[in-house]
Amino acid sequence: MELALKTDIQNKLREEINEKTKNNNGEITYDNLHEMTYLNQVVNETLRMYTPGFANIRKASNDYKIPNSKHIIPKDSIVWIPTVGFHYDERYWKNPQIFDPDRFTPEEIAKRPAHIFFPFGDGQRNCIGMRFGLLNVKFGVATVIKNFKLTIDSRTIYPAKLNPKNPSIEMFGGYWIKCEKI
Ligand code: HEM
Repeated sequence: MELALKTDIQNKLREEINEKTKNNNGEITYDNLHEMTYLNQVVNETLRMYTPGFANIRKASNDYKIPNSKHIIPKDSIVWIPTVGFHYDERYWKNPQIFDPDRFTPEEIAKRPAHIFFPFGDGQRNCIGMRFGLLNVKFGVATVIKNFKLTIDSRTIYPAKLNPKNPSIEMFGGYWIKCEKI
């Protein structure tokens, strides 16, 4: 949806895909997918704005005093860590409602604390399927963008209105995109 709305980002991404696949008869491979740094930025920005898992949940195995505060999390408490809240925190993301893959250049990443962005969770129980998931998403996005020009259909509600009753991500009205074969 964001790529259909922002043709400059879509075109830049297509240029990268074409450039990185040109020595391979235009074929997308495991290796050239990993060379697509802008694709990586686009996918990360999508996972920031449209995080599939809205919170990480942990149980305190011991009493834990939060550093630099008076607060103690008692043993056995269930703690909800609001991933989406972190991903939209204005202290770390300027204009967080705006889709901007340039937030994920190495320079911009270096300006933020490391654990502000965690779409796959964090620590010992983070997502075991992260690499496989990312590979699938990148292959899907690269295949679509390489072969189709996307534009938005007027039936799509933007900015997206999300269903608060769905623990994952669901846009009211769905998202409608026109795909024109290149
Ligand atoms: C874009 C795709 C995906 C996203 C955003 C995602 C996100 C997450 C998140 C947020 C967690 C909780 C981590 C935590 O509590 O720290 C998780 C756990 C998990 N995910 Fe994924 N996931 C994705 C794809 C996959 C795939 C493709 C698989 C399997 C092939 C998978 C398997 C798992 C498993 C087994 C866990 C539980 C790990 C544990 O408790 O040790 N995920 N995922």
